[in-house]
Amino acid sequence: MGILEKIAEIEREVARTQKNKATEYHLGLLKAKLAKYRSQLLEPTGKAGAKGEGFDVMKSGDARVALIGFPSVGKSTLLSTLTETESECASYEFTTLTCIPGVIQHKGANIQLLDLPGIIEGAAQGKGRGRQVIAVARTADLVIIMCDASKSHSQRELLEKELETVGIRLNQTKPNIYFKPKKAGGLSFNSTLPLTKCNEKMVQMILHEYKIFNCEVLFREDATPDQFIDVILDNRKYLPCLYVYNKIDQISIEEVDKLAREPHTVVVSCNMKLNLDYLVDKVWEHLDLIRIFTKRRGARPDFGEGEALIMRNGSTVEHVCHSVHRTMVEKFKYALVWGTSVKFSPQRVGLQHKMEQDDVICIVSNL
Ligand SMILES: Nc1nc2c(ncn2[C@@H]2O[C@H](COP(=O)(O)OP(=O)(O)OP(=O)(O)O)[C@@H](O)[C@H]2O)c(=O)[nH]1
Ligand SMILES: [K+]
Ligand SMILES: [Mg+2]
Repeated sequence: MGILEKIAEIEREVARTQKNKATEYHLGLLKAKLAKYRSQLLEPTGKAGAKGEGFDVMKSGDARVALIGFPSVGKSTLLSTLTETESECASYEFTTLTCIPGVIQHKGANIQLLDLPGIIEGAAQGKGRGRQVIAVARTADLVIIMCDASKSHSQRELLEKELETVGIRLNQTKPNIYFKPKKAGGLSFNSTLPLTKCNEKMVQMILHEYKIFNCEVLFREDATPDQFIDVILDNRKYLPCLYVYNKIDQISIEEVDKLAREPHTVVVSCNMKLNLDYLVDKVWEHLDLIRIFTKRRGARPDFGEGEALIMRNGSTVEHVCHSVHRTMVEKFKYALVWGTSVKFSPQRVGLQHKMEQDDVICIVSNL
């Protein structure tokens, strides 16, 4: 039996198994098996094209955003509208057959936007160009799931499921579980809080399915068996995701309003250029980037386009030093910071100080 058939069989069994206390462990075991087969599906098979089968597009700029959606939802129209790149748009499905990169310029950052072929149900199993598209999605810093607002709401769930199947976790953080395989000693299981979704017996069963008999496990959050499996497999990709509903010119204002209230969601019309500025703001927000201005002592800060430093939120003065010059940290004396990250502007800070959006920094160094 092929892996796909095994997966289908287990999925059928999960579907017909009633969910209750008595079947809890059986379901947990089935899920562990499912995850095992699915991850085998992702491993390169050695056949031609299995390795690096994504589209070869160089990463460039400060961040990368991948456009995922069914055919003809308007992905190429969005790329052609937001960037200077033209990607062919047409009313027929599968107009786009490769990966087309464009650049969104925003707050001095260059954000690479990737237009991709439409994917269909079963993409994760290799239907259409699904695998290649998903391989690109894994390399992105943000996924945009684009839907046609005038079509069925199930698009969103279907796409989520495709990405979920290949180990991509959207808008989730890595489960806070410590897991360390050992040479001997059996299972040492602990938790820092009461667990309501998983317990030692379940953990042990899942581990046996992966032939792990000696290890240390510490739950630091009330995680589910699925989350524990994610930790064992250790090949999950946690990515932020924005849901973009296009073609709102085709639906009623009530429907637009309803969609717009969903979490992580933006409603737009590419053709009528509605709400696109808001979309770019949301992209920036979900990428969790910050812009920092530098200034020399006694000079005005440089607020010019392209003069800002683009960094990840949470970056410290030390990170700023590194991105200015590699020897900066060694010569660092202190920094003066203006902006929301400090109580007084300017304030003298050290290397560990965390920078915030639009702060200005002047680094004072030993000569
Ligand atoms: N009504 C309406 N139509 C739109 C809008 N945006 C795009 N379209 C139309 O939708 C069709 C498909 O657009 P594309 O940009 O080619 O869609 P795609 O998602 O790139 O399609 P594939 O590359 O085939 O997957 C075209 O006929 C567009 O003119 C919009 O905001 N409103
Ligand atoms: K199209
Ligand atoms: Mg297209």
